[in-house]
Amino acid sequence: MAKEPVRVLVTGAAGQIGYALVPMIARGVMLGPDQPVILHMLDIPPAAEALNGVKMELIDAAFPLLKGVVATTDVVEACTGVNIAVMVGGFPRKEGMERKDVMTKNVSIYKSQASALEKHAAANCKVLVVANPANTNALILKEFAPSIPEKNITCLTRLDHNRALGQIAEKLKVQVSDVKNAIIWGNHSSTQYPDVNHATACGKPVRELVKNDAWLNGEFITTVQQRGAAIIKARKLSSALSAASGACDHIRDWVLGTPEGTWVSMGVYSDGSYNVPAGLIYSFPVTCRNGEWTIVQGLPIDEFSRKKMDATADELSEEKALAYSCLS
Ligand SMILES: NC(=O)C1=CN([C@@H]2O[C@H](COP(=O)(O)OP(=O)(O)OC[C@H]3O[C@@H](n4cnc5c(N)ncnc54)[C@H](O)[C@@H]3O)[C@@H](O)[C@H]2O)C=CC1
Ligand SMILES: O=C([O-])CC(=O)C(=O)O
Repeated sequence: MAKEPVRVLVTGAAGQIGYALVPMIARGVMLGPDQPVILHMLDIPPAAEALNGVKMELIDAAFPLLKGVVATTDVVEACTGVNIAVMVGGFPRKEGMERKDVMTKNVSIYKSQASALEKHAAANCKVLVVANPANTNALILKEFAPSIPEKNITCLTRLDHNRALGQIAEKLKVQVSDVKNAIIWGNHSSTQYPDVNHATACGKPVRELVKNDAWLNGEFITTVQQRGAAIIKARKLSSALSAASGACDHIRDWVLGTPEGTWVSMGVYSDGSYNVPAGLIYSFPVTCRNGEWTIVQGLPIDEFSRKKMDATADELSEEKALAYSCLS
């Protein structure tokens, strides 16, 4: 028997990432090839015409799984009944800007959209925040949607995770699908800590295969940390294709589960695991089963990692304080 359609909200749907993401969702990349979807697309009034153009293209693409499209500039209409919300809308970082520069603009957007989701989304709606500053936007959304369980509010660090896998695959000249269990700790920013101490390639420890700790502790980390800025420099636009793909990976694994023996990185509400301050949205290694994520516990953390995990936590605490100051 055919499944009931799942309603998926994409905010900022007329933007770069939105344009790459909505066809992936309509093709089943996010929720599977047998899961019908109804797309809810939100953007702001100046983008209404472009948003309608995206709707026209979705109709023209004749996706068999796409059972309906709501394209609107009304946040209540956009949020009503949605089971999954991918929050891409916001003010993007431009070349030369730090994420903090875009904080003030985004805090007020996430506060108001939190209220709309809380009142109008389906019970148990899962939320993924993509727009930067992603961790702190997710935290604001959590604060202003207190009836949405905190486990349901996450942010995207899967793109960074995939970037780390990609760099290791390139270095070792292996297939990216043979590289597993990298970790992105912390903020989706240049302080994030891409950690391969527990990662494997073709079943063997990455550190043993790479045999170059200087590269792994230096250039590898900075390349992953700076990849978003490098793409913006090259394209003059953000990494829409890979961000859309990462967003699909994030939701797919959350809903359908992570493969046995594999973990992924997700920005989730910290419970104090690994001595990360509780009350931040921080990227951890997680496994997913039955639509729930669980932080992987008990990984040994060396001194080098500890310092980097603390530095990115400190930045998130500062962002949290800055976000709250923008609210008052
Ligand atoms: N977490 C991650 O891995 C990544 C995050 N990003 C972030 O994703 C966001 C989107 O990036 P792009 O698509 O390249 O930007 P974009 O500027 O092309 O699209 C953003 C869209 O959001 C819309 N928008 C603005 N305010 C809105 C509101 N209040 N409600 C609904 N829509 C609104 C804009 O009209 C625009 O269509 C940016 O914040 C960017 O920094 C980008 C790449 C990776
Ligand atoms: O740096 C940016 O603003 C875009 C981004 O988040 C990324 O590509 O990781």
